[in-house]
Amino acid sequence: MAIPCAHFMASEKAVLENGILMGSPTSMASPVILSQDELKKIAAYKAVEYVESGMVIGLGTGSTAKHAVDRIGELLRQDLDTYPVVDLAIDGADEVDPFLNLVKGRGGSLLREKMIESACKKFIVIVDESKMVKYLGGSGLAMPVEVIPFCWKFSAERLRKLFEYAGCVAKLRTFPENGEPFVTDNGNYIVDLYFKKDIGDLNAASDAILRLPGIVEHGMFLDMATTLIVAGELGVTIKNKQKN
Ligand SMILES: O=C(CO)[C@H](O)[C@H](O)COP(=O)(O)O
Repeated sequence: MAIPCAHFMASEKAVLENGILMGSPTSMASPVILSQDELKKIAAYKAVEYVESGMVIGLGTGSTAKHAVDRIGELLRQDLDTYPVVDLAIDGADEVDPFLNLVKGRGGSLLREKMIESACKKFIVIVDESKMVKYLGGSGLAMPVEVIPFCWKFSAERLRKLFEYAGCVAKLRTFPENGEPFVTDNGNYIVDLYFKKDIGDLNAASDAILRLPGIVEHGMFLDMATTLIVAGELGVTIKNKQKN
């Protein structure tokens, strides 16, 4: 997706591509087109400015986090040291609500990412503006739940019933080419939940999901992100929150 952006000058875009972020947006600039991937890169490079020599960082998966990995690789080649203490995690997200709660796991790595990101002192989320939602589930896209393969149909039905009030549809994640189930890096399946309405109290929803036998983890990352970096057509927005 290409996003027309009247607020970056062509020369600023070139500077961005060299890893240095822009100054103030200018409304007098000649319009340039920033793709969704370029916005992801802007958010990722901004996050890497938080990395200091001596930190060990947790890095997530996905196309946004990949830009952070690439940038850190570049910096490492320029002599950034590392030490075995995890201070900072940087990762993308599928949805971000106004309170910095997230949906993650459309790439399928929710459990390991949640383990790392809950253990870090600081967790920076990097997204392009398409990921911002009024409430989790609000994009109409999947909210993933990792389930034990044994009796997965039973687990899927219990999940659907739990959120019947929100018009929930629960689908096993499969590969479109052969219909085989997607298997996570922990050997489990993913049941994707789709909602027609707001599910309401997220902590209550989280507790209810995790109480079901056969459920391993869900993709709601509640009260975990400490910094959100959003790259959009008007520039970069940074929001901070204390970690609980
Ligand atoms: O949670 C994830 C993987 O499990 C990803 O961080 C999330 O899907 C965002 O991916 P992208 O940056 O490619 O849009």
